[in-house]
Amino acid sequence: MSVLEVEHLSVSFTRYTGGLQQQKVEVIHDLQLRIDEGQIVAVVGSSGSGKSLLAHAIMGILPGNAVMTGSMRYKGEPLNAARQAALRGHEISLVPQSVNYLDPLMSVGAQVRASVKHKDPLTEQRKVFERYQLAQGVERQYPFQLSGGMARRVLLSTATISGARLIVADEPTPGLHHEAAQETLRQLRELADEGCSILMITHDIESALHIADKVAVFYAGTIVEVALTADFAGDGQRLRHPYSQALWQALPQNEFKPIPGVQPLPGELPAGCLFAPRCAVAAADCCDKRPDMRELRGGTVRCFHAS
Ligand SMILES: Nc1ncnc2c1ncn2[C@@H]1O[C@H](COP(=O)(O)OP(=O)(O)OP(=O)(O)O)[C@@H](O)[C@H]1O
Ligand code: NI
Repeated sequence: MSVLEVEHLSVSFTRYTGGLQQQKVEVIHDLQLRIDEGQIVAVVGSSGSGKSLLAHAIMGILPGNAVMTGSMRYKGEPLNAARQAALRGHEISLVPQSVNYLDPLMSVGAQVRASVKHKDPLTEQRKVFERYQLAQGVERQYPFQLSGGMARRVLLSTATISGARLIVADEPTPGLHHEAAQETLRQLRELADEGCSILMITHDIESALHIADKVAVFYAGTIVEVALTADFAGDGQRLRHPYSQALWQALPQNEFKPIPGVQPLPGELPAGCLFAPRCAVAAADCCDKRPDMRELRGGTVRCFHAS
């Protein structure tokens, strides 16, 4: 069953360019995504491509000056602002990218306990702190007293304890040492195996492949491919989009081959396919029109020539 469906999502900001001049800049374009029950979908892609904005759009916490179009459905029903507010922090939980999301004036134990709805808050908080190896005294501490890794485990505790059915984890592992990061990923997989759906944003493709069911590849504000985890293998021939293949080949453990050029900035996008200027196999039509998302070999791709 599909838990989250995102259809034709676009997000823009209004930029003031001196005086009364305004410019509308679109940062997410016509994005499609679907997550099924108990599935982990990893979202990978370069910095500034719009991954966190996607997370914030799903949670309903985009900044006030953002304009969103398109639609989202959660468990088959429209996910509008009112429903997002009702489900946020309980059924749908965010592990934010920045530890600055913690309230600096509240002990971390109290913050985590605030997410417990039906059970005993203190018992649940202590259980989850034990699970994430946070010593008992930590519950009385304030965010500024914690290391980055500890703060991150507090954020994870909040999402885990909330009983969420959908967790949006925005870079859950940076700042954790290798073992703690692996343990966190294992715990996310465990939650998914218990039926929770997880959207995991990450820079670490290699780790994501250990736990994800599908991988969504983000480029310049849209998802260009949704691949099966098994497609990331060998020289990447099973991947559908030239950018996914280039990203895979750029990894140190593969060919370590850099991708020429840079990702276009929002507001300066090419008219055709967003990847065309850097694509080794782009043809004339790629520069004129933007390809739609289409199904291919059990995944989806936004490329005219993928086969
Ligand atoms: N409040 C805002 N106003 C205007 N533009 C914004 C705003 N927030 C984000 N953007 C722009 O949206 C784009 C996407 O940002 P986002 O934070 O989603 O990227 P990201 O993929 O999460 O990057 P990273 O991997 O570094 O976390 C960036 O170009 C950024 O400049
Ligand atoms: Ni981000």
